[in-house]
Amino acid sequence: MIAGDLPHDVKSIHEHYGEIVRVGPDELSFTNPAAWKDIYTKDFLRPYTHRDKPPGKDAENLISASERDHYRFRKVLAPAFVQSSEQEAVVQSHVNLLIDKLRRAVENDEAQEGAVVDVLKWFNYTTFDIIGDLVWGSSFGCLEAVRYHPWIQVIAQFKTALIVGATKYYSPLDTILTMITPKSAMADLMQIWKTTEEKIAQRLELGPSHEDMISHMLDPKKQSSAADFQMSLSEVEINSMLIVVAGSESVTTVLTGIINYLLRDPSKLQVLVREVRSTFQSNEDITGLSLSRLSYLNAVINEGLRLCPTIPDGMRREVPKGGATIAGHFLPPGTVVSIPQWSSYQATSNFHSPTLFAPERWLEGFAESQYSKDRKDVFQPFSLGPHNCPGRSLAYLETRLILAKMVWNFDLKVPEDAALPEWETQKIYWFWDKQATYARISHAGKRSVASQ
Ligand code: HEM
Repeated sequence: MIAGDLPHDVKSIHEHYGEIVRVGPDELSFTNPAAWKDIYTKDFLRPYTHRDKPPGKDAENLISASERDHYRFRKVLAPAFVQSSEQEAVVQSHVNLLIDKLRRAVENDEAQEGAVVDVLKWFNYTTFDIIGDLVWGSSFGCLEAVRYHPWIQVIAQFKTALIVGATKYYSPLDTILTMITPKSAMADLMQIWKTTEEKIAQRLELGPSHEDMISHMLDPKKQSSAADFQMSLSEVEINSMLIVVAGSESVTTVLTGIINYLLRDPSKLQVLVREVRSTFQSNEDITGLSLSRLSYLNAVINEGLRLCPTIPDGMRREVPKGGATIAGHFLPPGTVVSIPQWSSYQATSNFHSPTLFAPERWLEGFAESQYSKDRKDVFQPFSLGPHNCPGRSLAYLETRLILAKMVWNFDLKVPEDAALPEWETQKIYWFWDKQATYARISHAGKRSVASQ
């Protein structure tokens, strides 16, 4: 994991040895679709070594919590993740700001050939601003300032530890890493906690009536059931931060990956452009509901989630007392099991031409095509069961709006003097180590022709 190769190595092992492989003394990895229900919808817990708390914070978070606390947190948070028109309005405002800023970049280009932009950076600005606004009621202001907020720069260094503590996989290494972490980095992190506490204190002054995710965590009346489902202030702090990190990185990953694949295959980009531009007369017509009906757009997003899974490695769980049967095999208690999404979605046993970017495989009309034997039940990008992703609807809303508005407003192509990163060979340190992804964007041309 430290070299960024572990999920790639596990993929190679699966390619050689099949759907069930041993990846550690007591650890098995599965790419068989049946394993999803057997592992993730049952009472399997995260192994103790994968329940992490970031340095300097003792309150439990969604990842570190016992099942009891986890259940309480999810109960409190559930209403915060219900889609609403207010939530869409917040998302729309930031996506429109992204489009405005990019339009200005195009207009400022003296050569009139369009602007060359790093989409990774712009998507990061947008997703952080959106999630900051939705969780804490105030955006990070990255789009406005056209630069990262210092909070995000420091968090980027610690995001891995925050989400899952992957280095715990090798316990001695974890200790060494803590020892060699520069003092300045720890000081930066402590500063981040301080800024977070201040942000929350400012937010508290607004009171629970201000509609954001924190309002649901603070005000029992907003919670889905009994008032005894509550969170302490320190739990609110750490969990809101975890949601900010989980909800930004993931959406940026899938969007950057999709643009990469579309730029590599302009014929697919053209199909998407035609669908979006022929459906909408203006940027303002583009809404979450209308986009949920666009078949090619949604096929592109599914294919992006398949080829660029935001958690490519296995989400490890432990077989409970008494043992359990997984994909038809009985395993003793204590065995660590997982489905690595990167290996599963690249397996020829699951998908026809798995490395190919083929949105068509998700279209209904293609049921009789070469993709008809794809085992689509292995595709669970948001996981299943009690620890599944609570941000799924929001993730689809953001991804659809950003992608659709990008292709409605701009023509995109690979700049003459820049090469696209090869998505599939990028390092994976729990998350993809995404490289800058440059696109030349210019004002959308020939909307009427595109819509014919
Ligand atoms: C394309 C976007 C996204 C994908 C593919 C994705 C995927 C996932 C997956 C697979 C998990 C399960 C992790 C595990 O079991 O270890 C997860 C958990 C989680 N996700 Fe997402 N996610 C996305 C977007 C979001 C967004 C937008 C938010 C918040 C607004 C979010 C918040 C969370 C949280 C808080 C958890 C931890 C849940 C728990 O442990 O109970 N995610 N996500």
